[in-house]
Amino acid sequence: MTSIIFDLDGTLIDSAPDIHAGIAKLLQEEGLAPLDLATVQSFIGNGVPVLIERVMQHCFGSVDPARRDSFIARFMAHYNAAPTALTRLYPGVKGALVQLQDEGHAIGLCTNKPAAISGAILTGLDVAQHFRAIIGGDSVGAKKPDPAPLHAAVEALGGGKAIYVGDSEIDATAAAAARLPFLLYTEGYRKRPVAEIAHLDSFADFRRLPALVTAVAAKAAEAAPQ
Ligand SMILES: O=C(O)COP(=O)(O)O
Ligand SMILES: [Mg+2]
Repeated sequence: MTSIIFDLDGTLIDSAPDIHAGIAKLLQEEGLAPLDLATVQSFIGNGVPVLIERVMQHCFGSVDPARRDSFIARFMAHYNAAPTALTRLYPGVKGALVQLQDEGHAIGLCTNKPAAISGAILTGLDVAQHFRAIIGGDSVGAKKPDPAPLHAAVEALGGGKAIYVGDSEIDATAAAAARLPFLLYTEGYRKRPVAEIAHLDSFADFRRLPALVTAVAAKAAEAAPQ
């Protein structure tokens, strides 16, 4: 048994369209035109406060600390009202989760998104039943690339061997800091070429993931026989 810990945005789900829509509603309240989807997608990955700071920097050329918290709260209200209106699981995710669970692996989530809305999204997309632990950006007082959220996820899943699966530079850095093998999903929101992101292996199709997990687990068992 290995614990398989997943990132959320850009890994299990393509959430950028709903995040884009929430930002558009916020900007509309400010009398501003929406940003394009690619711009908003490039702002995702470090959690909601950083997302909003990037939007403010982009739109106003600076981050006004007096308005930041209100922007965060208003965006979250818009986003939380319809977090799965446009959001979809990437192809093959559901099948991979079912297979990994059937093979006896414990499955967890480690995202920089707030934990409560992350759980609601997993429920809305009918995959929450596969997850034994959810660690969000507000769960442990630190966000990825700090390794603390990954340590918390490993612990919540029983503290044994674990693998992290994510889509971004932030995930790769967090996994390295937590000393976890990292599998990179290449079709998410990474900013750099795959070759420039540290990873043990990569995949573009979730149907390949269970076999990759088996290979990584076998190698780990060889390296450290028990
Ligand atoms: O930036 C966010 O809020 C979440 O992003 P993540 O699920 O990729 O960690
Ligand atoms: Mg991600």
